[in-house]
Amino acid sequence: MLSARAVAASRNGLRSFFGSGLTSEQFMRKMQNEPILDYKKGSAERVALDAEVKRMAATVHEVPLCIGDKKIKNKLERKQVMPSDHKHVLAKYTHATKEQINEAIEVALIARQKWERVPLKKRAEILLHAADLCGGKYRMQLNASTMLGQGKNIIQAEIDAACELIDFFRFNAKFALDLEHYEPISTEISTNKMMLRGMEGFVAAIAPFNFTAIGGNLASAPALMGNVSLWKPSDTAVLSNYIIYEILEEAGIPSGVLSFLPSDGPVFGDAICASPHLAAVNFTGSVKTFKTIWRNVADNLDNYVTFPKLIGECGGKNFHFVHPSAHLDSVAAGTARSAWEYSGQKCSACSRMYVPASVWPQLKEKIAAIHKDVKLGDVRDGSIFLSAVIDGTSFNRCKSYLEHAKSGKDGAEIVLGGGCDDSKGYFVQPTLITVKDPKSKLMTEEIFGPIITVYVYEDAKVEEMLNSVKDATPFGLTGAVFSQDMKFIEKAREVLRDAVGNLYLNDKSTGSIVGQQPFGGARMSGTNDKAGGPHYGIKWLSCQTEKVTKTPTTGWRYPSME
Ligand SMILES: NC(=O)c1ccc[n+]([C@@H]2O[C@H](COP(=O)([O-])OP(=O)(O)OC[C@H]3O[C@@H](n4cnc5c(N)ncnc54)[C@H](O)[C@@H]3O)[C@@H](O)[C@H]2O)c1
Ligand SMILES: N[C@@H](CCC=O)C(=O)O
Repeated sequence: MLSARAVAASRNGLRSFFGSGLTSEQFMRKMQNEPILDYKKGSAERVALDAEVKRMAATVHEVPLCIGDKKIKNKLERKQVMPSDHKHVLAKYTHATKEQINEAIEVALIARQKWERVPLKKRAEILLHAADLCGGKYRMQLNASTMLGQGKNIIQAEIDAACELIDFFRFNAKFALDLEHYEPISTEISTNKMMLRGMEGFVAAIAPFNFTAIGGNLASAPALMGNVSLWKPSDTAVLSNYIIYEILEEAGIPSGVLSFLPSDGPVFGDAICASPHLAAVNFTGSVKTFKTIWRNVADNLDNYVTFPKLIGECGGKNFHFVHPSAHLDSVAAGTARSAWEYSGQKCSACSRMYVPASVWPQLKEKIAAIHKDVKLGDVRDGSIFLSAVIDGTSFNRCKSYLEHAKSGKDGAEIVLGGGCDDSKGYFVQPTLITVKDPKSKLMTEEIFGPIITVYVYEDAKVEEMLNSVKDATPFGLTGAVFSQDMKFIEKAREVLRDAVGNLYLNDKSTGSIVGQQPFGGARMSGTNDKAGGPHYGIKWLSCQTEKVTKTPTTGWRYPSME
């Protein structure tokens, strides 16, 4: 199954040195997630990561545009900075012009002719090889670039840039190969086949800043199924995404199958939507941007060769619902993690919480005790829990919500944190606010910062409260219910059936794992295609069914006519 090169790469990689993880061969036998390394002080992995962070921070990295065999580096006038030290330039890059995006489309369409005909097994081998490279010699580079560039602490970088990316590559390969097991029924008179054909045209893979692995998945999953992708990374994640692009190249993705195109969002969106060959958009980002893309496609609908598929995973206003019977220590720890880790910049981050009055004083104390110990700071400090938010726009957005809370509107009161400072990095304190109005914008709008708002309800109204949570926002991404009362859990399952794509029971609303909790939300949170699950690959196919008749059919009369 695995090429000799891939086996050699994993044997020579850091991973065997650390003694963690499986090779892809072992994975295909066992289907296990990539183990998360601990990075304890003094451990081999910590020493290696610290050295890589130092090395990466000492250079301004050059990120080119990649179109076919060309790596275009002529201007590089744009800068990716460190969120926790915004004067520190980490990488230089340029934006693709409309003409360059059109050139990438032409190159992709030529590459598609061969790539779509490469057997799935061979394409899967390339991803498995890439997984081994990510787990081995590139693990520290992926993590360091994600820490420095996107403001993740060590463990948040490891679970994203290393483990989730490796899992996406391996599980997607495995799930894709499983699809080949289906064979249509053949009979005495006909032999039937279904070919897992890629789509006619190209895929535009448009990535967010907050998960390195998502960028890699958006571009590579369609490619695995025989498609060609134009990969548009987020401006604030160009370096980590480019490292993945290079890994996929080294793993054997042929030239032209993937183009790497940092670009201005609307310029990229207009160029891909104007092409008659747009076969699909694989988007992850905000609702506003996805709606813009959808409208753009609709405006061009008469010009397409095929109906473009629109796959979008968007924002959320995720909740923790606390029942009076809840285990409060687990609510406190889960809420602090879900709301504040990675500065609340996971689409699944808990951003509103409903708590019964009887337990709020106790729960507040428990969360405050955690808050006291939580450290905010530069990503190069291994002891931090969270770092800066991604950029100035995000900082100002968080600041405006904090100001809203400080004004006391909606009965808002800041209970924990509430400060922010962008003099060195875009730092927003982990914050907890209470409101008297459950319809406050603090309870309904996605903030994407380390800010959680709590509404305290009367215990007697627990069911009424649960019913109101169901439709409290236009989103439908994640939500958690904490209750030791199993009858209430049963009720919550029923009430929240349409309200979330990922439901957590007695656990926090973040932390989905590929192959364990396939991820995605409906309503305004997206098209719910469940990345990390077995059905994701089907989205990228345009299957062809073939019927071969063994005996010539000459009759035309129905039996009923006799
Ligand atoms: N549901 C999920 O699985 C999931 C996962 C991660 C992030 N998200 C969501 O992503 C958002 C955060 O990411 P972000 O700030 O990078 O989102 P964003 O919408 O600002 O940007 C996403 C991407 O779209 C590009 N873009 C902007 N305008 C465009 C246009 N007109 N045409 C084409 N592309 C355009 C951006 O340059 C970027 O690459 C949050 O809302 C978060 O909830 C969702
Ligand atoms: N997989 C992630 C969500 C990705 C969105 O940002 C989680 O569940 O924490």
